[in-house]
Amino acid sequence: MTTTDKIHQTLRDSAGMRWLVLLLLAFAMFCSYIFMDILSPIKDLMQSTRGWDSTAFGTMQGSETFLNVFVFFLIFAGIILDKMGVRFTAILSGAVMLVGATINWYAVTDAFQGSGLQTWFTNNLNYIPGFDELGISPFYRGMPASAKFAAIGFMIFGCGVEMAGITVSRGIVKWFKGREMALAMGSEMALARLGVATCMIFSPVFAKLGGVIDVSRSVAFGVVLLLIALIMFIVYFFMDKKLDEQTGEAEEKDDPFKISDLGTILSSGGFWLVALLCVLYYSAIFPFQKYAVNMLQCNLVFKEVPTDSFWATNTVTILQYCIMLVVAGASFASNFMKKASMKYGLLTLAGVLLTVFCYMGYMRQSAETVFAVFPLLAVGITPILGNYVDHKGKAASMLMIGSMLLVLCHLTFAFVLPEFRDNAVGGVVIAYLTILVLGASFSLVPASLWPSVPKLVDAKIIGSAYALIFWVQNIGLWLFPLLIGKVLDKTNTQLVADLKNGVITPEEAAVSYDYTAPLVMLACLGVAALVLGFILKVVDKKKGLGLEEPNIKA
Ligand SMILES: C[C@H](NC(=O)[C@@H](N)CCCCN)C(=O)O
Repeated sequence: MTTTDKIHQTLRDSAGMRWLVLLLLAFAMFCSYIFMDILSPIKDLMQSTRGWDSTAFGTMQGSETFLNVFVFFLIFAGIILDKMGVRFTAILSGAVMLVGATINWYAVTDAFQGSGLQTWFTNNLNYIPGFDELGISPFYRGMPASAKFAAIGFMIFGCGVEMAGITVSRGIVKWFKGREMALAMGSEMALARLGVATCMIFSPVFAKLGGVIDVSRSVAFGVVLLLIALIMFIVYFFMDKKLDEQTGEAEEKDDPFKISDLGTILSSGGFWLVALLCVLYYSAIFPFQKYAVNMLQCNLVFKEVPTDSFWATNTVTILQYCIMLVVAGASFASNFMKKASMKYGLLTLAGVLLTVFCYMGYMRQSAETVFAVFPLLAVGITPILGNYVDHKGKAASMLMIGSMLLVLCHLTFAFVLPEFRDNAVGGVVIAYLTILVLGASFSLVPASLWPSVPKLVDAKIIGSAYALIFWVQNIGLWLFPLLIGKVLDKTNTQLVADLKNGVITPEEAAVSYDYTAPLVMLACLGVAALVLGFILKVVDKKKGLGLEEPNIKA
């Protein structure tokens, strides 16, 4: 390398620095995805220790997207990102997530119980004029005070996490454009999925630590991780600043945001098809994720897990997690290997470890370790499918196949799994197979959907386009956790009455719901997504949008 080359080399020209930046951004998203679902695997404990019935749980979970949707925070986040740039918005989003998460944590602590704040929340925020009439309030009369306060924290966290999502995507484009961009995006998404698996496994471990149940310990674990996420964003800030000093450009000045950009995006038919498919598909996945562990608890018979010592309770869980990391590592490695034989060798190793993982989950017999396999498969194959879209295309077809698998899985959970309630082995096997297929669907759709957006809108307005899609998607992510909770309570009237009259204990009630109706509702979303996928394929062929074309043309 000559002296001139050295002078012109920027941080982003060094592969090591580029991937370090990706690691910082992806690890921050990993932490935020852990917090996002931290209460999901302990719905039963929220009911038995904090009195959150399914409606309270669903309303609290749905509140994550409330400000984004109804106060248009996501649109403002897009504007802030376009005006202030990636590094400022990254730190802002990290700080917002941390503030929201801390409020959420305080709401579920013992200190909140019996406090003046609890009394205030019990007597107030029962009714929000305007919102209640429309049936879209994040609170309702009789909602436990802890759930109301937790919902406020989760709303603030939701603003931060979605802002972080669009910021990280734009950051990846800034550092990887013209290089390994699809692989970087796939790897970031894969690490986020690993975050979901992590919280499914570790949230119950923290809540039950030492045999004493304390749900606030799980949330505290998430808060600590969000602090680490903020530190990651701060380190990123300095690297990004250095890059701008080296290149002499400031992307926010090169590409200023204009309100008319929003109009341009909204007038694109292809954009609307993708946005609607996105809201339908993700509404059947993320809200389901919040109830899946409880759905398995209600449909399968699990052996009692000893709770007398930490190691007796958690050795298998920890081993399972280690195997998961090896599977994820093998998948990442296979993407970097140039030789196909090495790639398939690593994938075979990952498959063998995955089988051991499933077997351990079966031996351990707990709903959260069974469901933990769901994000794991997405971790393994999302980058590989992203690579496939880059080189072979077929994104519209993959969207259709992913939606079809989604329908199949929800219908299996609704009608086949309950038939195996008294068959411990058969039930767990059906559950594993269905979860694995659902994981494959959750790889097919994201890996093909997000890289399709740049084909539909101009590169200049891609940040705003992602913000708008996230906004449309957030409407579904707000509505469906809430609807699932309401439908559960409405279709389990006997159980709700028995619980109210003290015929059954909250512990028994928490694992006795019939999930058929909410699962059929989610399957209907999948059918609608499939229809849209078909229309998108037809429109793509007619208008030549290029969705079936590879991103990289030889
Ligand atoms: C990349 C994509 N992310 C999203 O869709 C975000 N809006 C996260 C939504 C999570 C809400 N609980 C993805 O994860 O596939």
